[in-house]
Amino acid sequence: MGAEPQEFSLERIFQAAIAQNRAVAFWRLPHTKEVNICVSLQENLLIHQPKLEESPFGFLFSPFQESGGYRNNFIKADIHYSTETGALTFSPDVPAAALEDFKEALASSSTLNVGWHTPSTVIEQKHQTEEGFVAAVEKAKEAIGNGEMEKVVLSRNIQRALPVSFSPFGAFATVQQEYPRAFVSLVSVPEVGTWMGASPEILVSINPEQIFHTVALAGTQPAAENPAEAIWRQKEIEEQGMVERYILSCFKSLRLREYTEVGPRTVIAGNLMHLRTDFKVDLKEVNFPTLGSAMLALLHPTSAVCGLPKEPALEFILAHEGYNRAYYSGYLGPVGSPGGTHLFVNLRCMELLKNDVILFAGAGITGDSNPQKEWQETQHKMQTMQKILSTFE
Ligand SMILES: C=C(O[C@H]1C=CC=C(C(=O)O)[C@@H]1O)C(=O)O
Repeated sequence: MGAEPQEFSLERIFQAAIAQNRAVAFWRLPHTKEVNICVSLQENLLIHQPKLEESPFGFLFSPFQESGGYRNNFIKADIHYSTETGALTFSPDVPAAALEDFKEALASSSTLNVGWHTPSTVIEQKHQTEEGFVAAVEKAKEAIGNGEMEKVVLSRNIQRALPVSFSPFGAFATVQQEYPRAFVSLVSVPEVGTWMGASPEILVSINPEQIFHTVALAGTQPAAENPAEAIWRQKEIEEQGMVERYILSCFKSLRLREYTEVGPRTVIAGNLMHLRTDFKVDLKEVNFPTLGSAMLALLHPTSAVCGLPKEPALEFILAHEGYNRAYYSGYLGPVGSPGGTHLFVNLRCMELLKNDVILFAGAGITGDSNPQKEWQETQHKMQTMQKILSTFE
């Protein structure tokens, strides 16, 4: 990679990418301060089943389901910037002309206030009312009672006007400050749109030391002063146990027996707390270098966003949610980066339209669910991004 030791503001790089009609991703890993940015100068970003181990450095942005025009987008790091090194680096195979154009845009003041990418076709989205959501939860409980499934995650979205003074960097800076434990991201892709979030859920992570990491995350309650003293109801304990069991069944199907399991323990995610169990595997020790891709294919969509068993839960979601989740509860993150591969579930997120914003949230439904409480839970989860929006009001 070629490097340029010049300092750039994050805002400038984002604006140059938008002005040049390029895809751009910003991210910050949990418990770190370094912000990374990558910009792709490729004409085609679409990829099929991601192969993590063979991938060049880039950022993956994948939907809940590859349907209705939503696809896997790979934002190759043709241009990479890290706040740690302060250097802009270029991949050696970058088309020279595209790179020159980008550098020009970076230097030009006419690229200021260019906004962000919005979807090429605005799909008419139905937003669920409280009655509609509660009725879907009742139906889910009925299906669970009939033995059709054990758990299903039902979600909804709301659309509201963006505050007039909204800026994606102001928002990104606030998200970083507010949620130090989360995976924080801002992704903007031509024709696809722009999403921002603070995810609490690792899907598949492989660090430079080849340690694989995934989590079973479920159960929600408002954050307490002392999380160590949190009391969990049977419903949440069982709900999280199902996610755990599913991960263990994936390991079993891959004949993987050597892993560490820690938890469940209470973790904080913004204004909420969850139960989380951590699973780690030393890929060198088990001699399974492709475990990341194998687990990604088995895990997504996890029982923390879909349900158990996966197929009937997915069918129920498609039949009863009444909207397309798009990239909500899909996954996103850096792949093949100097710091490793870190894919997170796209939760506690929002989609930025031109003048509006769409917020998303879901809740795990079991036989013991109280429909009204599940509705409230989705409201609490939407607070993660609402809080950021309210700083512009
Ligand atoms: C589906 C979401 O959260 C999942 C992750 C943690 C806890 C969850 C729950 O308690 O229902 C969900 O499974 C969401 O944030 O929209």
